[in-house]
Amino acid sequence: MNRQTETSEKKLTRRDVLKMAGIGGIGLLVGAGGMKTFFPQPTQAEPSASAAASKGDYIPFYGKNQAGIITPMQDFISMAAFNLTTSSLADVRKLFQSWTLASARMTAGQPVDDEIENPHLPPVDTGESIGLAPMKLTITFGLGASFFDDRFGLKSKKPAPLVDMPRFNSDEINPDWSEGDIVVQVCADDPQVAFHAMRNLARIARGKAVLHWMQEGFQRTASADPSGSTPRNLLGFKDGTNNPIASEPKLADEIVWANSAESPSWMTGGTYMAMRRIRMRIEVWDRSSLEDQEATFGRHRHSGAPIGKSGEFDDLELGRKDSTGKPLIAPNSHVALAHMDGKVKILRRSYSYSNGMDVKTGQINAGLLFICFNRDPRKQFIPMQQKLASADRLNEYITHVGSGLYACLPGAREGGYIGDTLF
Ligand SMILES: C=CC1=C(C)c2cc3[nH]c(cc4nc(cc5[nH]c(cc1n2)c(C)c5CCC(=O)O)C(CCC(=O)O)=C4C)c(C)c3C=C
Ligand SMILES: [Fe+2]
Repeated sequence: MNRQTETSEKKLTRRDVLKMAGIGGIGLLVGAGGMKTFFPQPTQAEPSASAAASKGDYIPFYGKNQAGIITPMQDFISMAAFNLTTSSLADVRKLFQSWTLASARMTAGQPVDDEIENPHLPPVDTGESIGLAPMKLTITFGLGASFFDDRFGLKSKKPAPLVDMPRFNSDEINPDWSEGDIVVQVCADDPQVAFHAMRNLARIARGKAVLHWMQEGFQRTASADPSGSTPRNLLGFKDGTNNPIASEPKLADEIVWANSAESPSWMTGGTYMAMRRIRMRIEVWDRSSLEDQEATFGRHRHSGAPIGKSGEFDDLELGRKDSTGKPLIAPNSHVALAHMDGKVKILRRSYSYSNGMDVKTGQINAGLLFICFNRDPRKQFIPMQQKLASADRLNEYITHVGSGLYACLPGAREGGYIGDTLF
């Protein structure tokens, strides 16, 4: 792709522009003249040679909806929240323009911007993904409730479903791992590709936003399970069996995508993400019997089938009783409560995490980075979590330690940028 650009005065190459700015990195360039002065309108970045060699590995960045929501789950996640350090809406706009361009390039397997190869300047791209395929990289942006405070004059634009997350029973939420003005979810089939994307987005944000929290996560890789069976969480159970099939547009409309009935028009094509960092008491779990573990979830560990059944995808049938009249699936089991009479649904997209050892206790510091998407958390995630927090048998083994609710922006069209329906 020829990425030479032109101003009204004279022809400038990208390299000239970078030299004039004195340092590499898109984010550092947009300050004075604004991005449109120097840069061509963003277009879909072309996949790199390595991407072309592995066609299926490339997920386009531009589209009606952001990728990374109904996209089949990749193997790794790097997730972070940023707090804005600027109070200028123009700066926020520039940040999202720069992030959009960089994301379109990185998801196509390209460096964050063209390299300048000046030995006296830092490289434009941090380099750790040079030569790597795109690995189905997706980058998804959302806005927290604090984005709509007094700073940017957008208070009246706050969507009604973007409420403050309530406090739930036995929450032990650490504010250092919660909320944030902006959330960025990076997913990829390679951990280094995911890390590289997040790192470069943080670099671009310098001067406008700072990292507030960051968490990496994983599931089993596709090469460990070529059959693509339901992945298991760190408690050893298949997790995701009864997730809605997001590729069915009618279901996605009902469950995921913001609807004009409750959301403003600028959210059309967007959704709401609930995030919970849930620490697992792994050592306690590992000492509990198989019978107790299965009763906790209401499913068999090996097959993933509902208790008393043999097929993973068999109907739950919560009314079934044993010969003594006792429900086969305990009413306080995780699935019995989360099922919500089959009427309330969310799209789960969670990853396991491990943060090594807790130095205070010597225990493994691991759990679930719970992520779900829903069209109105007031009617979906929040009542569900209220029910789980009050009675779930699983609560003996888990603690919610981080939390966030975010409005995930609609996708950007080529030539536009993420957030352009709002600011
Ligand atoms: C508020 C929403 C939910 C939270 C928080 C949550 C935490 C959590 N879940 C598991 C493991 C499993 N969850 C399963 C099913 C399931 N979970 C939720 C919601 C939340 N889970 C729903 C809506 C469902 C589906 C219910 C149904 O209708 O059947 C299962 C069973 C298999 C499956 O369907 O995915 C497991 C296992 C953990 C470990 C956890 C917190 C650490
Ligand atoms: Fe669950």
